[in-house]
Amino acid sequence: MDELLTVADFEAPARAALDPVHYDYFAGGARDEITLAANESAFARIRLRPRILRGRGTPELATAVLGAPASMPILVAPTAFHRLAHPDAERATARAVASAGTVLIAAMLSTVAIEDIAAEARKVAVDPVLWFQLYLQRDLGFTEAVVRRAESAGVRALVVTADSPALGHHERNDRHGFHDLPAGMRCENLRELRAGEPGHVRQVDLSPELSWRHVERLRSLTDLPILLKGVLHPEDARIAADAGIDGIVVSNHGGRQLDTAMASIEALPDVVDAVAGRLPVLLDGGIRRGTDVVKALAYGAAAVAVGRPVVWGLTVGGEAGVTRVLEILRDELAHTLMLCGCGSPAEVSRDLLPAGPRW
Ligand SMILES: Cc1cc2nc3c(=O)[nH]c(=O)nc-3n(C[C@H](O)[C@H](O)[C@H](O)COP(=O)(O)O)c2cc1C
Ligand SMILES: CCCCC(=O)C(=O)O
Repeated sequence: MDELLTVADFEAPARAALDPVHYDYFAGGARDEITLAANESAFARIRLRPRILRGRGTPELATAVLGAPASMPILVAPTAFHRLAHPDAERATARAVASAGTVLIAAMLSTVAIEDIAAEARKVAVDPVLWFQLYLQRDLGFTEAVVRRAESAGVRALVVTADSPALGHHERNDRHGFHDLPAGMRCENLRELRAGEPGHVRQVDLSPELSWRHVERLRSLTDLPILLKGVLHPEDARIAADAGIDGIVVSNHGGRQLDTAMASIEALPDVVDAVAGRLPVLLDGGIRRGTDVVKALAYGAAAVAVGRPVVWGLTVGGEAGVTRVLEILRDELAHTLMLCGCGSPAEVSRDLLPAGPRW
């Protein structure tokens, strides 16, 4: 892996290692993949306006997100089905992220149960921070059962994916006829446990009827902080703040839901302005470089999350691969902060972005 110097370098060897059907599942986006491409290209269009001679020394990266300590403002976004990438699956991801001292947002559709993910994280860190991504199920009783499992596993926040009233349409999957996990792999969190006995594994049930009412129901079910993932519109951000939501993830699901939706970095500034500091705003989508992280922080994100880079790291090197990807991003972030004259993420502000038309 030593020859892989950048996060982008991990994609080609991951592609070579994966079944092409599974590579396309991980890499792909919705429809014409316009949003998928825009997530990265929008970052490239933004120019930084660094400060000089501020004598800040080596930057300190540690931060806190929703009260949780993180060694850097780079979290791991929820991505499904890690066993397609590597036999160690989410166990390897959990160890790497916990060792890196940052937050893993574990996907509801993981191929390892949340209890086992938490146990792995605790093998390498004293107090690892795990959040749990939730697709609200039409069956509220089952949704509650999943939430209780996550709570008992020690999860510290729920991240409700709100951009998926239906599955995204990925023509790459259709062309391959890829619609199910291979035999032997299951979404372990969708297993119906009765008295600890392994039972039937449900299908995920995305519902076009989902509304703020369902989020309110969830709010009344649990004391865990709730973040909403998939916010692009500032009005939705305002409603979330009014509804007592604890955090927002500006995201277009990595370009996998509504194609031609705006790039997530394009959506960020208006969302940040709309919530006016009432709750933390995170961002995912297209983060591949330390400079991308700084641009998101400059527009007011409290932290960012990375999706595909972690999957490529896992594919190429299991736990060590994810560790290396996070290390590269950490080093690039520290270097970027230094070159911008910032001693910490907290010193990053919109002042680093030139005034004038944004896009
Ligand atoms: C293969 C894959 C699976 C994903 N699975 C989920 C999921 O189960 N739940 C969810 O909320 N988001 C899911 N996402 C979206 C990510 O959480 C995140 O929004 C996106 O990957 C960020 O973009 P990036 O891949 O450019 O970093 C998935 C993304 C990918 C690439
Ligand atoms: C039913 C698969 C949903 C997982 C997901 O969110 C994604 O692949 O983007």
